[in-house]
Amino acid sequence: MIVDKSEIDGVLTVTPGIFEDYRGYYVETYNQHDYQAAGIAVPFVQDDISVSRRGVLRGLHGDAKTWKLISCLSGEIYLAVLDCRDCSPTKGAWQGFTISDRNRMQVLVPPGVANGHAILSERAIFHYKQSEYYDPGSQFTVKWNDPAHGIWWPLSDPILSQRDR
Ligand SMILES: Cc1cn([C@H]2C[C@H](O)[C@@H](COP(=O)(O)OP(=O)(O)O[C@H]3O[C@H](C)C(=O)[C@H](O)[C@H]3O)O2)c(=O)[nH]c1=O
Repeated sequence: MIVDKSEIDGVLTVTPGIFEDYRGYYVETYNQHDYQAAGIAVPFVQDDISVSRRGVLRGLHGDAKTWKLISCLSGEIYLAVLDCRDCSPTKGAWQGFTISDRNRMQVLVPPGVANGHAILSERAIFHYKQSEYYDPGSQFTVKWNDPAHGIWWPLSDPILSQRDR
């Protein structure tokens, strides 16, 4: 398991071990002991998936309390994170990651950092563990193409929910 810092304070990338053999491969996608030993001691309480087709963009969404450990179970996803924390040394900064069922990269997103993702494959399964139970009223939304943030996306005319539009 390889844990790296990113350009955004507190956002980490985690690459679990991939055990390949002639049948395919095996991955431990989460292990409380090992993740705590790597400094990720977040008490996750809920797992979610969303399944989307090519061209869909979900987000950017965030809240002040929830940690998320994001991964791509199937397909390929472009994930953008934006630091919305007033007291962060990287306030206003964003970073993009390509996560897929090949690189198995996971991204740990702290509270106050918004995340959004765009689907690069025909279909993709976005998965995340979260540290708080779902509370839609506590979420904030950032418009994906707000010029104030200048986030780069690999698409220009995404399929969006009413909320994200
Ligand atoms: C987040 C969530 C949603 N839902 C239900 C509520 C809605 O009827 C339906 C779709 O929810 P929403 O339109 O908010 O889903 P996304 O637009 O994909 O947003 C979610 O995925 C982005 C990328 C995020 O990271 C946010 O945490 C989350 O808001 O799922 C639940 O039942 N539980 C949940 O935890």
